[in-house]
Amino acid sequence: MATVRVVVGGAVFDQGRLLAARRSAPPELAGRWELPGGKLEPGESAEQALVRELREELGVETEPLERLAGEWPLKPGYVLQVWTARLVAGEPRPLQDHDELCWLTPDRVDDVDWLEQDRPAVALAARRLAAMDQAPPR
Ligand SMILES: Nc1nc2c([nH]c(=O)n2[C@H]2C[C@H](O)[C@@H](COP(=O)(O)OP(=O)(O)OP(=O)(O)O)O2)c(=O)[nH]1
Repeated sequence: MATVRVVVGGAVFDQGRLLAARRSAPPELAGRWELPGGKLEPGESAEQALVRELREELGVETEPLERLAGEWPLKPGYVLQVWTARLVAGEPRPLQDHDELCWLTPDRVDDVDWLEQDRPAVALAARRLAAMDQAPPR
């Protein structure tokens, strides 16, 4: 059986908002919004891959929190797994793969045109974020 490669997406939270990133490439995905992240490299854990990708793509330091239950098919041979993550340092900038970023409150997550394959994870992330906001850590 062919191996399936994992793409790790980050539901990055800060101040009660979720970060969305607009892809600049490839042409079939450009202009659509996604959860920033990328492919797991050999020998890396998903959390390590996520922290590396978010550093490379956005210039920020993040702390993975938890994996959202589920796995979503992407192009053939790839699946998306999503972790929530907390912004630890830096202000995200579209350094690689993206041309625009925006922060969305849970009630406004549908304001951007997400890639179809990201929508279930985005809905889960928004619910998670709304729940966190109602019970902030002491
Ligand atoms: N990062 C990310 N990729 C997604 C999402 N949804 C989705 O269909 N994809 C697709 C786009 C790409 O075909 C693939 C991930 O590739 P990528 O280009 O982000 O990964 P990478 O940074 O590791 O890229 P590279 O090493 O191939 O340059 O998954 C998503 O939410 N986040």
